[in-house]
Amino acid sequence: MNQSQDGLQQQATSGNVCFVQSYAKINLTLDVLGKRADGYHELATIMQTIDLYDTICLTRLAEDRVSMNCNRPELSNDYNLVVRAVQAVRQKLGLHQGLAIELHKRVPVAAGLGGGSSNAAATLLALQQWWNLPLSMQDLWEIAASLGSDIPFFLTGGLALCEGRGERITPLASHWPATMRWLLLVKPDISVSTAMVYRNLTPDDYTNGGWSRAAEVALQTQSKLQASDLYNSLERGVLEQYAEVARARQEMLDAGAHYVRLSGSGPTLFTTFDTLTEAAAVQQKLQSQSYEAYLTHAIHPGNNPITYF
Ligand SMILES: C[C@](O)(CO)[C@H](O)COP(=O)(O)OP(=O)(O)OC[C@H]1O[C@@H](n2ccc(N)nc2=O)[C@H](O)[C@@H]1O
Ligand SMILES: Nc1ncnc2c1ncn2[C@@H]1O[C@H](COP(=O)(O)OP(=O)(O)OP(=O)(O)O)[C@@H](O)[C@H]1O
Repeated sequence: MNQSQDGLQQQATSGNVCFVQSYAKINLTLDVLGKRADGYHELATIMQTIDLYDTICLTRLAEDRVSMNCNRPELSNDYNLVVRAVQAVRQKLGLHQGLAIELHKRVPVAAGLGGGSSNAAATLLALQQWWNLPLSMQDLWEIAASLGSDIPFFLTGGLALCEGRGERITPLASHWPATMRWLLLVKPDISVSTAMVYRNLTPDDYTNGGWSRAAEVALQTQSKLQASDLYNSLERGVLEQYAEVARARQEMLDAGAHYVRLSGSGPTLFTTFDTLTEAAAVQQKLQSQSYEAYLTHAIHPGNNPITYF
């Protein structure tokens, strides 16, 4: 062990560079129960991490500053959730350790896949492990929830029921159905504002949370979840407001998808297949129509994969 200027206990193996993988999610169900007094919406949603990830590289700096470089230039700034997560930790613990951050985005941005939220959570977990920080899971959860509603989910990932504004997490034992083994995602070429999608909800879109409760039971009962159990309260509004999303949904059905659902606030749509052959054939058809289509699967990242040098 050695001691840094901040008094952090660092393991001798921890090195100066840390790589971390940051996985995206889909929402299998998303019940919006109603609008709350604080302006957020009360949710019950079942989320699952998927094998589509960004890579974050953190390098110690001798100076007391935090820099960000991203392959998406519009995200190379201090508003980036990775920078905000690093600054929140530095502030909470009074740390002065500087960091150069590089972020390789592969997960589509503002797409309903929780990319930025995942980046923030992966950074919190990486710093805690790399620098052996005196932060409990409750401390990490509080920082995560203060940065965004979806972030606490990514501290555990896997399959979970998320309630409240999304920050109250109940991990679920993963009984992923074999009939949904392969996930095909299609990202229409538009951006959708999450705040706007919530603003456009009407009381008719609200549910009593029954879809998520039923899906939870089906998942816990040895993989009995079916396509007809999946539901998203935000889908009606997004399909009505964005013709590109409605068109992509129809093209997916025409290409051979058995059903199509929206992930989160969209615009990404997903469907599932039980064989790779069928999934890859539909992906190819959609790619030949110039759609951004990802073939992936559910993943449990466990103790986020972190590599030190
Ligand atoms: C659509 C989902 O991705 C589903 O998992 C999430 O509900 C959105 O989570 P997020 O992007 O982390 O959301 P935040 O960054 O906390 O909030 C963005 C905006 O979405 C709206 N919002 C978000 C979460 C929530 N439960 N109710 C809301 O009304 C609020 O207008 C808020 O200003
Ligand atoms: N590291 C980051 N990656 C992506 N977006 C980021 C990041 N940091 C800040 N942002 C901002 O957050 C916004 C939402 O990005 P994100 O990719 O997380 O959306 P999303 O997939 O719709 O998330 P969610 O499903 O949680 O609503 C972007 O428009 C971007 O300006």
